[in-house]
Parts: sequence; C-alpha cells; structure tokens
Amino acid sequence: MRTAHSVVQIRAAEAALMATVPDGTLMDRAATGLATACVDFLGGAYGADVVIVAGSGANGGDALYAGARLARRGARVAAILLDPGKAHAGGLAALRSAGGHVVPEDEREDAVARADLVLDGIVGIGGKPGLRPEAAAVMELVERYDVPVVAVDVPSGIDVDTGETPEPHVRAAVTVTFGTHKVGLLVDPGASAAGVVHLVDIGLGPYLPDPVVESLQASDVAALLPAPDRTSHKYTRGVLGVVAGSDQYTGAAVLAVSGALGGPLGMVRYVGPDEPARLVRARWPEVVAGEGRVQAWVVGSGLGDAPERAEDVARALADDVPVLVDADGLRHVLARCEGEVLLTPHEGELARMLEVERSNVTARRLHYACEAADRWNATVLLKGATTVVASPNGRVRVNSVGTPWVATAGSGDVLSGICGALLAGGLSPLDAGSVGCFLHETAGVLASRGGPIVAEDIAAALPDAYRYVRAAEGT
Ligand SMILES: NC(=O)C1=CN([C@@H]2O[C@H](COP(=O)(O)OP(=O)(O)OC[C@H]3O[C@@H](n4cnc5c(N)ncnc54)[C@H](O)[C@@H]3O)[C@@H](O)[C@H]2O)[C@@H](O)CC1
Ligand SMILES: [K+]
Repeated sequence: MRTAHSVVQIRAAEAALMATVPDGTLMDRAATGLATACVDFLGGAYGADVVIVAGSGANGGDALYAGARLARRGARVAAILLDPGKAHAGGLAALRSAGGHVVPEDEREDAVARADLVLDGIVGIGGKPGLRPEAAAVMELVERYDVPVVAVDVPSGIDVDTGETPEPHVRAAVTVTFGTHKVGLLVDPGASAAGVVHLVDIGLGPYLPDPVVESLQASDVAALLPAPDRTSHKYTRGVLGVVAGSDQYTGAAVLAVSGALGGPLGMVRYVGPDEPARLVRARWPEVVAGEGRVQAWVVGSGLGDAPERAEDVARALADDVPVLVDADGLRHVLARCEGEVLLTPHEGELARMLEVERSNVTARRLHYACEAADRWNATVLLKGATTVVASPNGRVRVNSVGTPWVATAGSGDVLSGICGALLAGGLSPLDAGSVGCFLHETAGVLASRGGPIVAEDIAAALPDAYRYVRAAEGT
C-alpha cells in the first residue's frame, strides 16, 4: 500500500523521530537518498552539469547537501540561491567544500542552458502554493531550455495537501520524496507535476498515523480479490444485476456486461429493453435476462434521458443490496443514499451533480470527490488519469496505475461492470471501486502494450489483469 500523509501529520512524525536521533540525521538521510536518485537518473554523476535552485528553507538545504554529494562524485554543481542571505548555511558550506559554487545572478541563464539536470529545492512542505516571481523566472528558463527537473520532496508550487496547482509550479521528471508520500503527489493535477515519484525512507514509519490517502498496489489488490473455493457455486460467488443500455445506446449494455463477466462473480442478470437484451444474450448466452434476486446492482450506463428510466435507478437504490450508479443514472440520484452505494462520475458528471464548473472539478479533484461523498452519503469514484475514490467515512484511495489509452469510448461502461462484479462478490464500495479501477487500468495496460485499444479489448483483458495481480500476491 502506498500511503500519503498531510503536512501536519508529517511535521508531528518528524518531530517525534528527531527527538530520538542526533541533529542533522534526517537531512543526511534525505540528501543521501536524493543524491542516489540523481545519479540513477543521470546514469552516473561524473562530468554531469547539475544546477540546484535553492530556496531559504530546509528543502533548499536538502538540495545543497545532495549537491555536495554529487560534486564529490565528479559532477559540476552550481547553485542558484533565490535568497542568498538566507540560504541554508550548513548545506551551502557543504556544497562549497565539495567544490560546488554559487551562480552569479547574471550567469543564471548560461548555467541553466548547460545543465543536464536541475534540482528543485525551492520549497518543500513548508511552502505556500505558487512560486515567487524570482523562482518562477528561473523555472521559466529551465522550461525554455527543456532541462529535466528532479523535485526535492515535492514539485515546488503545488498545494502539498490537496494536489491543487492554482499558481505557477514546477513540473518534474522525478520527485524524490522523504518519509511518506504527500497527498499532492498522488492526486492530480499535482501528481502529473511530480512525474515519477521515488520514496526515500528516513525512518518516519513508526511515527506516522493513519494516512489521509491510500493507493493500492498489486499485492494489496490481490489480497482483496474474491476467489472461489471448492464449496462455491454461482449464487455464493455473487450475482450482479446490470441495468444499462437502451434502444438508442445498445453498446453500453454489452460493454457493462462484458466488464462484469471479466470479474470474479457467479452470474450476471441483464435487465433492460428488448433490443439491448437481445444483443447481450447473443454475445453471452450465459447471461440471464430479466429480474431476479441479485447481490448487487449496476445501473446507469447508456440509459438515455427518458424520464421513466429514473424509476430503474430508484428501484435499484431501494433494493437491499449494494448499488453502483454510473453515467445517465447519476442524474437520478437526488437524495442522500442509504446502504452501500458507489457513484462513478467523470468530471463533467460530477460538475453537473454539484452544480459547479467542470474546470473547478478538474482543478480540485480531491475536494469535490470528498464533497460529493459527504453530500450523497455514498462512495464517489471520480474517473480520470488518477482516479479518486472517496468514501463518506472520509477514507480516500487514489489509483495511479494505468495508461492514457484506456480513455476510449465505452471504457467507463466496462469499469462499471467490473466494479459491480466486485460489489456482488462482497467487497465494500471503497474496495470495489479501488480494486475495480486497478483491474480496469491494468487490463488497459496489458491490452494496449503502448498502442490504441477499444473498450472491448479492456474487458477481454480483465481476466489477465486478475491473473497478473494474483501473481503479485505476497510480493
Ligand atoms: N523537518 C524535517 O525533519 C525534515 C525536513 N526535510 C526537508 O525540509 C522541508 C521543509 O522545510 P522547511 O520547513 O524549512 O520549509 P521549506 O523549505 O519547504 O520552505 C519554507 C521556506 O520557503 C519560503 N517560502 C514559502 N512559500 C514560498 C513560495 N511559494 N515561494 C518561495 N518561497 C517560499 C518560506 O519563507 C520559508 O523560508 C521538507 O520538504 C524536506 O525537503 C528533510 O530534510 C527531511 C527532514
Ligand atoms: K521542491
């Protein structure tokens, strides 16, 4: 499990740990891990040109100490000090004694233009979102000369606790973060600004409380996946009712069912108009058409906007089993939910539900997913490159696995099916949403292998995704 903590939690854990170790130990651990990650990124330090952009706090100190290590390994290291009078004294002395130097103000552009790597030590967890004009000017040079950035702890300028990026911020190829992940490294748009995140253990683990955000890894997913045993039969493995599709949108029915059949359940019942029912049965003779007892419902994909379909949603929600509501169904979820409910909007749908601009949801994904979970008393899975799954009790999971190729028509219908299958298999909405999303994205990666795919390919690869995560169990 990858876990992320808030700045307040991290500060408290650092204080507790620092009381047990000699002064400077944590910074030493941080700088050692940071320097190692830079050497890996560069493929060796010798002869490399490294520019450090250092602010006045300990984040700049980490960067300067790491710079000293790189200089001792043969890199040419130059530091741009944003506030020379307040630069971290110990870090600066270490850099100088290792042969590094400070870049005069009128030589900044030349230094950046030559650099193989820029270390962003502008601000860390002590920073306010945004960059001050001087830092922004240096980072504009870095972008102009297209120099890769390794961010120290966080890409400077992101909102560390939310992943929001309302102001200018650093865009990193790699972020080397210390002690634990920060929320803003897992939630977009901050996650995209962080690039590949590398965690350096500085010994905080025993002092950290429950995380604010979690991100399942393959072995976590494997541990949560339902699997049949020798006594299982189709009813004990779970029956999912799928209410999707219409005469206008027949494909949604076929795709939602295909996603469900790719999951670990016993049987699918399809409930809907004749034409999509005929297509579903023609494709999968094993699907039973018509009402009957189920362990969970998926309702919503491709229902269309006929007012009578509101009753389909209401009927599913009134049943005494977990319900997933997707797509067109979401407009009929008006009151606070009771029981186990998973809502799976994309940004546009969530914006409509909350009556805000879509761009607001894009900018504040964690905030609005949590707000909706609270307002509807339901688990809310907000789709996107990093999917956020927020439960009404405050637990949040983020999925970072995947490929942009899964952003294809009908992909969401398949997702609703696999998440529904997991609900029918007995998982909670939080587990079903986060495990389903992981399987869906993994299936996309396996099917795509770097090239275009259609939604059916994702569904067809779900059993392989299941096998892939089971193989990771215990690793
Ligand atoms: N506290 C600890 O035990 C450890 C801290 N470490 C490092 O220390 C960092 C936190 O250090 P600090 O608390 O000194 O704070 P930071 O270095 O994150 O930033 C605070 C400084 O930046 C200035 N500042 C704030 N917002 C700014 C902005 N938008 N633009 C420009 N300057 C801004 C402030 O005036 C302040 O001087 C962590 O991110 C991590 O890199 C690590 O060395 C590991 C151990
Ligand atoms: K930084």
